[in-house]
Amino acid sequence: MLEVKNLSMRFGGLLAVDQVTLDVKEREIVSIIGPNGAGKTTVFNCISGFYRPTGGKILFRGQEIQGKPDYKISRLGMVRTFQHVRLFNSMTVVENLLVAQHRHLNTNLLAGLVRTPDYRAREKKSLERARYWLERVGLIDLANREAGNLAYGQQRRLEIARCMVTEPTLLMLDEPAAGLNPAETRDLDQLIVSLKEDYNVSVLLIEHDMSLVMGISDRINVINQGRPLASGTPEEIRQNDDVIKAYLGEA
Ligand SMILES: Nc1ncnc2c1ncn2[C@@H]1O[C@H](COP(=O)(O)OP(=O)(O)OP(=O)(O)O)[C@@H](O)[C@H]1O
Repeated sequence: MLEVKNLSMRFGGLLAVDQVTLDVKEREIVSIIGPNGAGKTTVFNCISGFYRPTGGKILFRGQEIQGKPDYKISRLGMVRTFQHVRLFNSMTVVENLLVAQHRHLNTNLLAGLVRTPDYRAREKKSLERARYWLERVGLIDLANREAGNLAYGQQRRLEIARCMVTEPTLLMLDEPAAGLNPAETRDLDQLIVSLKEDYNVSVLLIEHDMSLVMGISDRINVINQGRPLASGTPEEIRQNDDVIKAYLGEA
């Protein structure tokens, strides 16, 4: 579904990503791990269209997408969250989910003003999807609260719901467990697995919480100083000498 080949990203004199290759297949959870500053978020930014990579190819469902803008990529069915929560804080929880769908569908302003039957039918569907995902992530009772007033763990779940209402085939999560307590991390773990098992979504994940990564990943890619260091199943990665050295070196 996603193939990244020899991806490179240079910022002036700094080669932040150097020949990274990875892939995500249908219904797979794939993680990217590596020490701080390894280039993980830069890889995400290139894949999701926030940066134009300086080298390499990115194919999503067979189509080359490197250099395409983020909104075009998300319409192809690849959506992401950010390391720091990015919600519309002064909007309600449900409004955040409605706006996400508007932006995704590029709703025609005129149709909205005239409220054509087609427009109204789509509005109804959007609301149904929002309600469904709020139930699913346990936020339905908070639907009319301002998003900025939610607890941090709830904001994280809302971000995932906001991605899911656009019905993606690939969901990219950048450090979703950052700042969560152990109980919230376990809930998140179950939620991510259910996205794959119940909704056939593939997940590409950046995460520092090793128990989460080892517990749910089908495959893991390790990068260090911008370069690929190892890839394999959680078991293979756990036993890889280079990986052990890179992590011990960081400690
Ligand atoms: N827009 C940018 N301009 C210049 N340098 C950048 C830019 N974005 C990232 N970098 C640099 O690229 C390198 C990789 O950063 P990146 O954020 O991708 O690492 P990371 O693995 O995600 O780190 P962390 O785990 O701490 O989030 C760092 O040296 C960073 O300073």
